[in-house]
Amino acid sequence: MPQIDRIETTIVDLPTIRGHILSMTTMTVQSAVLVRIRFSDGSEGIGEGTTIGGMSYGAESPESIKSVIDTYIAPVLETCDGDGINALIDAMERSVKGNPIARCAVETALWDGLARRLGVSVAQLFGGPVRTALPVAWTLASGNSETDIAEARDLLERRRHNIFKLKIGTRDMRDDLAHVATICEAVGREASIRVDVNQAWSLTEARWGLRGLQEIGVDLVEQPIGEDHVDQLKLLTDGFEIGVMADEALKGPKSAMRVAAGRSADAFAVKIAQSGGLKRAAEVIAIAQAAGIGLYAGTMLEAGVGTAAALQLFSTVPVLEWGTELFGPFLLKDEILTRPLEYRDFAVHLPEGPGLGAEIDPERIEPFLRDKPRRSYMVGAGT
Ligand SMILES: O=C(O)C[C@H]1C=CC(=O)O1
Ligand SMILES: [Mn+2]
Repeated sequence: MPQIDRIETTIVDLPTIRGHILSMTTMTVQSAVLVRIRFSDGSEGIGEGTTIGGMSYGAESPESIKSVIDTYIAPVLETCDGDGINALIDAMERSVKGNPIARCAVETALWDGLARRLGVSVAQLFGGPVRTALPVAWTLASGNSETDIAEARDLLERRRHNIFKLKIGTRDMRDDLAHVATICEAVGREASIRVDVNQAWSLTEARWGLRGLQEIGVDLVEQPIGEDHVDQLKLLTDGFEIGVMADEALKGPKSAMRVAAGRSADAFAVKIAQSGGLKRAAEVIAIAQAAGIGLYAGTMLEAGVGTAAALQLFSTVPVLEWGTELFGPFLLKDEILTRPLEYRDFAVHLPEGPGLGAEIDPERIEPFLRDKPRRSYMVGAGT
């Protein structure tokens, strides 16, 4: 019985390739909390806890994720049996309310550790993959229509993405619709165009917005209104032909059940972090499947570790009507994995190897460590 010896966390601040403009913030850096669990038999597991835009997207921040793990999760799990993941999830849920990203980061490292000890992939622990190539969207969010079109054309030509999500909701409705129409006009015949409003509209605005988006020929609109207004989301789902996707409204199985019970959305963006871990995300997926709601693998714009974890789970799902947006590593200037994830032919590929199929490269993360080891300060100071 391998015991959990130590749970270590570190924050890396990774610059993005360009400003990423969402309705609530513009990102220029992505801060990931990397987790490493050391087990008594010498085995290890890694995980990642990442949110978007500090505290502007949700109730957790990189700092809170780290401190919740260090202060409230590690002392509860250390010395426990590392193989008993259901018991460990239960212990985490009893000792830490909320904070799903922190719990997901630790749970990911537990699955990675167990899978490595067994010499199998994490997908195998969830019943095995049914696919190794998953369709993958890219988000056009430079804030400029021409820049977005150039980016889309380049990605289409390189066969990296043929699904594009546009981030809208910051500008005046007319300007947003004109921006979407310009992009649809330019690349809408070769690509699927969707939008994500990130809760920015009122119901009245959303009615106008959805009518306009539908006329333009957009396929799907993600979380047009506030996460609490599930009844209003249903009005939009029932009132328009364009697909309506729930994202922020989904915070694990209980909220998924509420959205599914009223069929308040046509599709679920399932995020492992927002769901509170891979196991709970699998339950959200099962609820969608039972309710006849379409599935999409969402992202918190994680770096390679979190993205690999999501890939392991979503590779086990037979039907992903809306594909995935597991492109996080590409939004970052620098790779942190020893072996980067593979993207080709409009798909992201399930990494091979035990566990998550991902290893953190210590040299690659060194420049981005928020708390530099003393050695680095000394090198920087010329001593
Ligand atoms: O879905 C979100 O709300 C967050 C995220 C996913 C892709 C992206 O560009 O932002
Ligand atoms: Mn979203």
